[in-house]
Amino acid sequence: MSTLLVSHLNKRFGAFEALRDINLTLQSGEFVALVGASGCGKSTLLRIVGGLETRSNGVLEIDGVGITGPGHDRAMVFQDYSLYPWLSVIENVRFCRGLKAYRGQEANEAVRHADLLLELMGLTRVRNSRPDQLSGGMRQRVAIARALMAQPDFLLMDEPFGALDTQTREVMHDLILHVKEVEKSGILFVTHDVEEAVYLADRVVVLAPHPGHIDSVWHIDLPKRTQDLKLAPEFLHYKREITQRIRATSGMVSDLSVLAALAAG
Ligand SMILES: Nc1ncnc2c1ncn2[C@@H]1O[C@H](COP(=O)(O)OP(=O)(O)OP(=O)(O)O)[C@@H](O)[C@H]1O
Repeated sequence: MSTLLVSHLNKRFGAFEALRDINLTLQSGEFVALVGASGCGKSTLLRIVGGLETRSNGVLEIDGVGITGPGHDRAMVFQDYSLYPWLSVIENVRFCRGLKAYRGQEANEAVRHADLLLELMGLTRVRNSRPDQLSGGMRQRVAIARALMAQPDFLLMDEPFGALDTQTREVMHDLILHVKEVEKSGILFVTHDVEEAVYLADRVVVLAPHPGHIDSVWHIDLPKRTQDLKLAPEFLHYKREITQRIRATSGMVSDLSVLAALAAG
């Protein structure tokens, strides 16, 4: 069991204050979704946790050890699948760990792990295909399998299903919940889609902008996820309340409320 700790974290880009006093913990096997208005700092926070961006100050550590850059304990998955187009599916997955550096038993285990991940992600049938021969959903499954190859404690996902159609997204949602059960990674997941956040997460963190800070944290107490759950009153309650928080913190009013205000004089 690993614990990721973010404590009193701040981020400035020159004079611009992007994140202020962020406090967050994430444990193995937990799913936390980050939502919030555009520009509130979701991706910046994820990139800092991933070690791709520096923090200005504050604590960022895993099991008491400070994070100073990328590491095998964290893996990132982005919206654009970032696969190697000239490699097959299985080669893309194996490439993650620089398989050539492995010797003997260790290499055998890595090969076996790659095969298991293909099976877990439903990719066995296309193991020798190249990325351009696959659908978007399949490519994203390859990207996730590759991220899992490093056996990370934490999976950091930035709008990973943003480019997929609704039906494929639903399949990916159930798949990622299954992956969470099997691999026991902690997942930090950035999304614009509140329904997606409520469906997947144990906790939803709403970030607000100017500067980016945590507005509210929602513990999602829902039974086992099935697509039908999205119609249940308690699911819709979370969705409505969180959406309202995002609207309230974004500083934007919808066209309808502007029209209503104009009509009222
Ligand atoms: N490298 C950078 N240099 C300067 N400003 C940056 C940099 N990266 C991000 N920002 C600014 O920090 C703020 C947060 O950006 P970020 O991309 O993290 O927001 P976000 O919540 O992920 O947005 P979106 O939902 O639109 O993707 C924005 O105002 C952005 O312009």
